[in-house]
Amino acid sequence: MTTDTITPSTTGETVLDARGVTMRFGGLTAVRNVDFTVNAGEIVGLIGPNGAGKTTFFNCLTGLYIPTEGEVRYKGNVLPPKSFKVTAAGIARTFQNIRLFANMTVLENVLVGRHTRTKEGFWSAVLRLPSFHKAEAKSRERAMELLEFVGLENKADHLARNLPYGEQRKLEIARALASEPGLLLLDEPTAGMNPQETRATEELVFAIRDKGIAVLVIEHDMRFIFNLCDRVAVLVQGEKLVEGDSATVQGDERVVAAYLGEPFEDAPGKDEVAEVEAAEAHADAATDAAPGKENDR
Ligand SMILES: Nc1ncnc2c1ncn2[C@@H]1O[C@H](COP(=O)(O)OP(=O)(O)OP(=O)(O)O)[C@@H](O)[C@H]1O
Repeated sequence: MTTDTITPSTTGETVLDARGVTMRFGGLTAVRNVDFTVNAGEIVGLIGPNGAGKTTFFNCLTGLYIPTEGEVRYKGNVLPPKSFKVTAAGIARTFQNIRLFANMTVLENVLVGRHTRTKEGFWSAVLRLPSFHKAEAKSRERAMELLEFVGLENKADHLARNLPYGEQRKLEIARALASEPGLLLLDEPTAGMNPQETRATEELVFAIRDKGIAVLVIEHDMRFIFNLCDRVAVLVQGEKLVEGDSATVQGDERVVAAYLGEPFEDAPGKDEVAEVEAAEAHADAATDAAPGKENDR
């Protein structure tokens, strides 16, 4: 991983401040009166059952939707109602359904993500002025740094569509980082990943936070969320039900009830624990009985 130009924000400063956000689609209220903050240096999780309103809330934070009621501020300023302006202001995001330019290379995808940070004008590009070449070289250098940061530097020339799924998700993150955000929103970043890829994504998110970028993440993988997040908020039927650290949220019976009383995904229940212990005891007995084992003692 390389050093880069992102300047860490002061820890504790409120980066995102959403107040009373409500989003209605006709008669359906998908998000209802949600207050939500993310502070500098934080990784915050947003969880909730399917259809709880998580993605709708993300869309309200990124200018894709204009909330029916409420206000969203980024570093004190009310967000403009256009997604490219929100990105320029400092909020970047990835999508639940990967949205890459499939027929462009990995490097080109990251370069596209830099457009809000490139000041060179139309004529400069058309006339290929020296200032354009200089800006282009700088953008490439930064894009390569970001590819190295996410571990894709050796795939810069590959077409995005040829990357395995887990790497496409990493590329989406690199592209989002290319806009030099102060806040990164990740919508189900580990969907479809195997446990190793999920673990690597966890490390990547920590590394992003360590660069001074606050992170807000939606995930269904509870182990990922509770390992990663300083704070977790639970949305149920569009309303914020509970917010707190991982232990508080995991122990809250309203949260368990909202997930239909099921133990959290990946949290082993009593039966599972007993099954694993029995299997281990069986394996130990088999090892002890193995020929030559007595000579090992
Ligand atoms: N553009 C839209 N028009 C109408 N209804 C919508 C729209 N977008 C979302 N909804 C509805 O709003 C509710 C919340 O959906 P949303 O996708 O935000 O939930 P979610 O928590 O992200 O779910 P999941 O975990 O399954 O992705 C759902 O009932 C959904 O059908």
